Amino acid sequence: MNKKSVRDIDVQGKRVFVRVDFNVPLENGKITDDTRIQAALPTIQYLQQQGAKVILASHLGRPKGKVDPAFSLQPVAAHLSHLLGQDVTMAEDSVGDTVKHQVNQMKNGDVLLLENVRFHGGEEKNDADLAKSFAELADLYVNDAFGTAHRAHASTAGIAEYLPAVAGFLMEKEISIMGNALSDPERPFTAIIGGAKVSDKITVLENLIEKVDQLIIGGGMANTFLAAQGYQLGKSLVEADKLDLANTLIEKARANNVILFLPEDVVVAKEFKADTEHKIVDIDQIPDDWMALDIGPKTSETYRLAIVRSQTVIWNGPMGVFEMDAFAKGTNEVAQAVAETEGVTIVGGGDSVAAVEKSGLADKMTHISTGGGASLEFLEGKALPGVEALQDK
Ligand SMILES: Nc1ncnc2c1ncn2[C@@H]1O[C@H](COP(=O)(O)OP(=O)(O)O)[C@@H](O)[C@H]1O
Ligand SMILES: O=C(OP(=O)(O)O)[C@H](O)COP(=O)(O)O
Repeated sequence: MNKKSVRDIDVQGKRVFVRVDFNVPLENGKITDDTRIQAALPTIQYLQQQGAKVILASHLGRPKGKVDPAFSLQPVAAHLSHLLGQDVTMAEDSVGDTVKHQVNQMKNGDVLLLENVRFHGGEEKNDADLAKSFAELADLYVNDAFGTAHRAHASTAGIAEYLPAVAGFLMEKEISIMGNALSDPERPFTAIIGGAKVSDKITVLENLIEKVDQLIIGGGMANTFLAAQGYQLGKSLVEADKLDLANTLIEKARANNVILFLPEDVVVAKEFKADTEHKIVDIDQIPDDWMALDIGPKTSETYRLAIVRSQTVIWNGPMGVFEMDAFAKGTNEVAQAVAETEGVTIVGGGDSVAAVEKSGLADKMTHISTGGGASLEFLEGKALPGVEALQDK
């Protein structure tokens, strides 16, 4: 990477604003997978050892510019204190006089975690005033949030206009591994895309179709494709305004000789609940008031065969609502197939990584990436705004 890193600057005694991606999965206020927190430790600990005052900033979920206690980073502060073996102070906001006062009280080596930056509407708008307010807290800016590097937000891009800005170790490592694995991939090259962030990621597929040999679609993403093909999806998650785009992508895949895999069968449920009634049906048999929450066994088997014959696999987005055991089978079987694949295998994304960790197969993957959308945009060949904003070497 041709960007400066924390190694290239003197941080001793400085206040360093470090953007991390602590957007971890939570269930009833408990962190269910701490991969992203663990991944940020090398940068945090290095800065501490070098005598910096470490001010951590992150988003959690999508609170849409409003304060919502369900998206507080408080549980992360507690877990991080445990991992670092020292107190991490939790700020009540990410800007403002109280936070400034807290920063002024910091000693070298101290760690302060700011509250969710997305409690401010200006964060996602990359608002210059908010970016300046972040910058006022610090002397230097470090971006270590690879998982959010595809967002041009106030704390990932805007702030870099007001402070010397460099990359953290995780950012450097992710870019280097992704670059090596994906610049000239061994073929067949397969992308597996699922999850719930359909409108975000469906546009990524357009460029991916030009890169891959096989495109395997599951999870919420598959529903939109199936609906576009005329199937009745009942109460399933479907992005109705993306049906034309889905059909265009199906056409584009055909034109590029990309084998596109969509589910043949699905697990449908009466409600979005762990203990609800559920059954396996073919995709033309989804009852009106039921919803598709996982891929079915025929689909898993077809996907498995396609995956294991690949030489390079990139996977983002679970095949179903894996958080509930009744709808985790498709994701687990795909995880097993990726683990069995002999070539390069990369799994990225907060929930996808959580699913792979839960299945106990993480160490069978070539690389577990902290970024889902970010790794897909990197693979597309797009410049990542969170990296672009940093100082060149
Ligand atoms: N068929 C489906 N219907 C609704 N939600 C789904 C479905 N399949 C997967 N999901 C949900 O998608 C979420 C993960 O999506 P996403 O954020 O795109 O993945 P990642 O965090 O790995 O990038 C999970 O919480 C999962 O429950
Ligand atoms: O979880 C994330 O992305 P991912 O689900 O694609 O891995 C990042 O924290 C970015 O979050 P966002 O997609 O709400 O901007």
